[in-house]
Amino acid sequence: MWKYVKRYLHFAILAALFMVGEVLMDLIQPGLMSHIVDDGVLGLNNGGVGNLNLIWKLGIQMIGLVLFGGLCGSLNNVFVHLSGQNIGNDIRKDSFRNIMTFSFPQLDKFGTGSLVTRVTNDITQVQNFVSQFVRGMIRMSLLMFGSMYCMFRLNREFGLIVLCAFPFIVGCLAFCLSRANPLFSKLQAQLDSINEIMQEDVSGIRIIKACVREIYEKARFRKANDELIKTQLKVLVIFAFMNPIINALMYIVVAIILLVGSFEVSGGGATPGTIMAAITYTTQLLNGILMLVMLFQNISRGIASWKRVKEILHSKQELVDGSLSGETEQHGTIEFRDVSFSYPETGQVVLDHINLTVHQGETVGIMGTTGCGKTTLVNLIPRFYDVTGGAILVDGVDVRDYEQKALREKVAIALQKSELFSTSIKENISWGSPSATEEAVQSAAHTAQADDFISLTPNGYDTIVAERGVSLSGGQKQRLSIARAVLKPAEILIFDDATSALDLKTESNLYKALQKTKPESTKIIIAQRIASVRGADRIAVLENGKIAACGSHEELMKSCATYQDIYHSQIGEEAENHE
Ligand SMILES: Nc1ncnc2c1ncn2[C@@H]1O[C@H](COP(=O)(O)OP(=O)(O)OP(=O)(O)O)[C@@H](O)[C@H]1O
Repeated sequence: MWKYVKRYLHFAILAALFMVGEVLMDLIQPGLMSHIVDDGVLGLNNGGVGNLNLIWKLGIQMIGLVLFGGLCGSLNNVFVHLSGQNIGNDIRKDSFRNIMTFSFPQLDKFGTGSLVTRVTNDITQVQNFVSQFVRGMIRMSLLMFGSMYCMFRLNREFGLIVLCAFPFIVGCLAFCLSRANPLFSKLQAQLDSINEIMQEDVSGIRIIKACVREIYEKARFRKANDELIKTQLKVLVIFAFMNPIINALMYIVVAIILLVGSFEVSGGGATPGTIMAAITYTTQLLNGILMLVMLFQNISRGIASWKRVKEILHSKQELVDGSLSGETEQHGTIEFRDVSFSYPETGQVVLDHINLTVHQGETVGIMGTTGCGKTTLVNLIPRFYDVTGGAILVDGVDVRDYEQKALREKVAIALQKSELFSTSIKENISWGSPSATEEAVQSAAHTAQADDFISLTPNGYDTIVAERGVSLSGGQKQRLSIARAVLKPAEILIFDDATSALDLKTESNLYKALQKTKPESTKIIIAQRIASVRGADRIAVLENGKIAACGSHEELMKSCATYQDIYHSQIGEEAENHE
């Protein structure tokens, strides 16, 4: 935290100085008031004759002090916010930057909802914590200790009375905070859950409606929300009980001062003005304590949030960059050398000693039952995950020896679930190649069989795609994603079930166009449909984490029972007879 605070320490120091000014004005006021009452109104030092001139003089002084105190307070606020907001802003930017370097296992571990809560709500809590600390803590401490000092100067007995009340007040505070503190971490975790549900439900609203799951989802959200409110109420109840207790203590102290003061006035040891000033100081002091309670609430919550933000900031980049950033001798070869993989959370072996070499310019299809590890296999090429056994070599070099940027520049991926951004069609296509010319974008769209539908949209390539591409059909979205991958000048092109929403004719035209425009690229095509991979040079059939067979369509039809089964289930006896 200090790293961030020290960048804006000058604002914090200025804030503190103005705060000193504001508090000094607050502390001088009761003394002046006492002077006005004793000498101006009662004339205690003038045989009981009041002094109107003195009242005017001191009154004007008091107004001046109030105005000066107000100015100091306003400037203090400005600098408090300058420090708090800037610190929050820097933490948010650093958190986001760090999240961008996270490996997929790290992203899986945090979860999207939690990352969103941490970067938004948690950092706002930290920001409040800094502002409250700079403004509140300094103000309250100065006011409390200043009032105490002034009380002792005014009247030693009054000072001692207030001092005696202190241990009770501090004890009450400590008890309540020890109860409330664990609840703050719980509150933030519950906010994570709410964000998680919100995200899932808003992005999956169509499915929810289609499956008529609204009632279930409403109940799920209500439960998460109720739990949050329950915790929040517990915190509020703790503080709700604490406030009257501290208030009661405050009035007991005031009553004792009045009692002792009345004896002292009759014995000549104190004046009515002194008692008035003592009560004002006591009220200031105890009000300070009450505000401190509220402050502690925010500060405790800020500390709990800071711990969660720190987990993001201190998470080390798990994928260590290699040193290779330059050219390689080969262009587009991939070798899976005895590759094994299991996901860290489950430990289940998804890929088991895979050996496969894909040559430059070759098209390799990957087939297999759903969940057999096809996506996992290709995710290892650009190092979305690291192998847990063996090695993957791209152009003869272990992927771990590349700088990630250099490696990922070699690979273009189109996914089944197309990720589109709320910007123009043109920018969506050129997302991975921002410097691409208009012609190149159009040519990529042409290859992806997307130009026909793009020309029918209201503004052609400048048409804005709605959030997550909801304004487009599944097949249109897939074609834009494919155009994006095609446009990227990458040596390896991966289609992860990226044509599943296309009709067979469009798909076939796409592959023909692709072969024509990018004959030199190595292509890996994951598909469920035999028709999608039939034209590939080789097809690898994945089964139980292993490659069960690998060969051309014709070879597999002769030698691989699994492939034959898939073929028969898709093409059917009848189609086969037509051939
Ligand atoms: N992030 C993850 N964490 C843990 N397990 C995962 C993760 N992603 C996938 N898996 C598991 O790994 C296995 C392989 O998943 P993968 O997505 O690679 O299969 P797939 O063959 O591509 O499936 P599909 O054809 O349905 O897309 C599955 O059992 C899946 O549950």
